[in-house]
Amino acid sequence: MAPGRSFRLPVWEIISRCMLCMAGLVLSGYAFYVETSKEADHSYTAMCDVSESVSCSKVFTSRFGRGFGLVELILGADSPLNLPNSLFGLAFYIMQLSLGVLPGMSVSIVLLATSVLSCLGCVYLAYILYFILQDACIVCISTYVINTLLLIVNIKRLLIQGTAILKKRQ
Ligand SMILES: C/C(=C\C[C@@]12O[C@]1(C)C(=O)c1ccccc1C2=O)CCC[C@H](C)CCC[C@H](C)CCCC(C)C
Repeated sequence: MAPGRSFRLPVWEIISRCMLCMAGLVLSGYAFYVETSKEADHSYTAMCDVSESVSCSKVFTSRFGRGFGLVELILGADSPLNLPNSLFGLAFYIMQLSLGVLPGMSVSIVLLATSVLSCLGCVYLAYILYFILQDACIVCISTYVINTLLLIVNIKRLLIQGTAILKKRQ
């Protein structure tokens, strides 16, 4: 048997990954829509703009809304990499979804590594949201929950694969 093909993916893993990534894609897509609408028309009010302190468009159009506020510092505001955070989110969920259906140990490692990275990104964004912008962005908080659940799925996947390899060796 080819090494990558020796383990079938559990159904619960495929289903939960699909649901989490779909939800992530919808939220990131919506965040991108709100940001571009708000930038084109400042009087635009999004569905997630509930009040002064519960506003998502305020967060998306803040200086932390593009390139995590970091690209600007390193490469400058006009860098082509200074994209809305939501586009990094879209790329991340597309990658988790398309790689996630492939079996294999190296795939599991890449999935877990990028998932850990995304959770570090979420801790950073949550810090900015709570302490600097002092805003309750519902869309943002939902993506933190999704990324945490996705991390659990990716940890479980690697653990299952590891024990399967050990059993085979016996
Ligand atoms: C929509 C989203 C998060 C919401 C939000 O980012 C938004 C929209 C934002 O503008 C913002 C502003 C200020 C404070 C908080 C926020 C956010 O909360 C998704 C992130 C997901 C995650 C943090 C992506 C991390 C990607 C990794 C770096 C891995 C990259 C790998 C791929 C590119 C292949």
